[in-house]
Amino acid sequence: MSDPRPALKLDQAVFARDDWSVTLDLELMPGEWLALIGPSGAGKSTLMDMVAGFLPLTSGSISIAEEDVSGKGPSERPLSIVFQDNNLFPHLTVFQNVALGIAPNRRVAPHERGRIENILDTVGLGGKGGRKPHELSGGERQRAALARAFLRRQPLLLLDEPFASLGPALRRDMMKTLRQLRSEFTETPLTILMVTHHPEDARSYADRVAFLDQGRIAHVGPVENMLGEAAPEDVRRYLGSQDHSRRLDAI
Ligand SMILES: Nc1ncnc2c1ncn2[C@@H]1O[C@H](COP(=O)(O)OP(=O)(O)OP(=O)(O)O)[C@@H](O)[C@H]1O
Repeated sequence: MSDPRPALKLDQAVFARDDWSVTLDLELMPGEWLALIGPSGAGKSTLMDMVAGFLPLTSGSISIAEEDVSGKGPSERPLSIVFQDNNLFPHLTVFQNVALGIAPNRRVAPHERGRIENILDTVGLGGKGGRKPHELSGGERQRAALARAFLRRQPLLLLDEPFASLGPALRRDMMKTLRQLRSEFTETPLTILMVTHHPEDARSYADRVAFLDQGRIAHVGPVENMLGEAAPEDVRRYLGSQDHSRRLDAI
């Protein structure tokens, strides 16, 4: 982290509806991986939509690599996004979907085909590039979405619970694939903002954790401070309720 300029900065960024609002201050440094946790309805997806440009700010600003992007649309922001689902175009093949990462007009230069084949191999989709999304499993579709996101080579990656609909073993595999892509397919330090309901994913992969509650970032700090013995009381309560619901899941 030699570059002192924030990769992402939310400065009193407000999004308000009639009866509900979020007010957010947050800074991520280049190459940092931040996990965003918090109760249902806290505003995690709202934060992601504000950064992505899907929701207009009511006031405040959002900067990416010190450029104010508050007035820019989603396609003008230097970032990639992977959601829980609906990441792929159903009428395009897997290869074409992934190729959109480098060729939005769908014209792939011959020398770039190799890069696409290579990343398809890395995510375990070698030989499946000719299939349509409905001919893949849910996990495979998310692998294709990750491949496309990494091919785009944007400095900021937003992950909004991308593996939430997958079983635990598959989710762990996907997290490993994500780490592998990050080490093999990024030239500049990739900054990751990841919403997760799984504290263990934050523990294994993130550098810092932010706890969002009722539209505000209540706490942010290194993983060991946020998820360990000395975690703030409200974070501990939240983590306790997560453990409880997981025990119920297992019954
Ligand atoms: N399209 C919408 N119109 C009106 N209110 C909405 C809309 N989407 C979300 N909300 C409300 O905004 C608040 C924040 O929702 P958000 O989806 O950001 O929470 P979240 O922390 O991502 O929750 P979860 O963990 O359940 O996904 C909630 O009170 C929700 O009911």
